[in-house]
Amino acid sequence: MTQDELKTLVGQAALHYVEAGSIVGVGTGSTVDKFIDALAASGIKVAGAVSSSVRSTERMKGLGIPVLDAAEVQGLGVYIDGADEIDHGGHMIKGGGAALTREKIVADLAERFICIADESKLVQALGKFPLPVEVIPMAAAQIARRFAAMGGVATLRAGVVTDNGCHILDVTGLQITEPRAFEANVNQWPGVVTVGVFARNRANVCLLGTSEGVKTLTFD
Ligand SMILES: O=C(CO)[C@H](O)[C@H](O)COP(=O)(O)O
Repeated sequence: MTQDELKTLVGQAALHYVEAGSIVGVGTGSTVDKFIDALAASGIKVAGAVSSSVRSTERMKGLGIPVLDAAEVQGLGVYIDGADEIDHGGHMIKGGGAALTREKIVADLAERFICIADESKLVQALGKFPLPVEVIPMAAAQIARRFAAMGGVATLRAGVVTDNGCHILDVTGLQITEPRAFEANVNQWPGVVTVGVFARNRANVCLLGTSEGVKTLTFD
């Protein structure tokens, strides 16, 4: 199976977690696009979706799925999103699509994070995928120096301005073996908007697309 077919498979499998009449949290990316398409085609009528990006909002509206503002909801049952990497504890690197801040906000509203990913995303330790960090532009150079002190190399993602008007640094050379402590540490640096390690908001379930079908990993 191609990577695209695996993404379609897990996008469809995620429908199992969507209840008719509920409000669902929706992430961003090519795998989530497959989920949105599957939801629209499924006939499951949700009360609405809270979206993590302009990209997903436009796709859902185009397919007739009502999109609600995050401020309108008290909480969500599930948040469905992809990942750039996920480890065996459900910790993830996210932000390849530059939507990490809104993704973390919507994930935080949800009782359960359902990660949908193809098997190439499963890793022993986070850090092979360049870690996205959303930063206030004036702090970018200082934050890059802080990563250098940890052995990382931070590169400004050229030409990218996030949905929040900020910049993205992509950091290579890190091995993140203590995701929760790492996330808490980087989050407190002045000028960091969001670090792309999702540890506090880790996945509860991962639907992993493999050549043998969808494997369900649970982390509760
Ligand atoms: O974090 C993300 C966007 O900010 C995506 O979930 C992540 O980049 C995975 O994307 P894809 O499904 O296209 O591989």
